[in-house]
Amino acid sequence: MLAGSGSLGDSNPSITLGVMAVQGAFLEHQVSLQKAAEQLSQRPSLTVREVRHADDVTSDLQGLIIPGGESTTMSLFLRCNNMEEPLRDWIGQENHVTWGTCAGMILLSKQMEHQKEGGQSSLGMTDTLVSRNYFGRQVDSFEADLPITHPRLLNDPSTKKEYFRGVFIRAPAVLEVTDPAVEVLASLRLSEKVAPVVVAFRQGRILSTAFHPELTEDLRWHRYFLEMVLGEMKV
Ligand SMILES: NC(=O)CC[C@H](N)C(=O)O
Repeated sequence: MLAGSGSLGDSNPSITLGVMAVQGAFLEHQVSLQKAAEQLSQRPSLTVREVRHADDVTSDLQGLIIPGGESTTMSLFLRCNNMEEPLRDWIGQENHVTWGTCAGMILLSKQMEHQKEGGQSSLGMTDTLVSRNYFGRQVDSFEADLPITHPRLLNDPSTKKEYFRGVFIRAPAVLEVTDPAVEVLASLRLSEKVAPVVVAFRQGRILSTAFHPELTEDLRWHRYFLEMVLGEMKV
């Protein structure tokens, strides 16, 4: 049986995932994915591959995580290694699920402000305007409790927590959503004086978070991503 296959009602379906391993907490994502898989009723068996080259972006991957880092450097790396088009093709393919965290959110966005001098490219897949370093620079990094209302994210078997502790590291924010297909999953209001900004959303088979769930013990977002993959596999 091919890796990453499954049929309706399969228990222990096998899933093949990629985590872009250019920068950032790609190992932490792998650990969180495996722990999250153990919490799902289908208990999927995961094969997780590190993606560094265009040849690693293969159609048998069912999910791909683009972790944090520096989107300026990552976009240069993708361009120099001819990975942009293979990634755009892969992300656009039916049944493929993508999750961008922080710099990954920026790389997936169609529009961005506060680019580095001289500009930077993006994969241009989500109908959003993202602001780089919206909350400031490294020294301004912070954690914040994010109100969670989405039922699939609330169903934490242990605590039914209605907040998620977001870790924001030189984080972006979504200033504008330019398509009704974008479903806002979390917003953050830093003070009464400023409007809330979107920090997590889903657009079809793409999930984006401005914060780093992989740096916490709370696996709800990794479970949600795996459920998106299982949903596309119809298992
Ligand atoms: N933690 C992160 O991924 C930081 C993102 C970074 N500030 C950028 O612009 O890409």
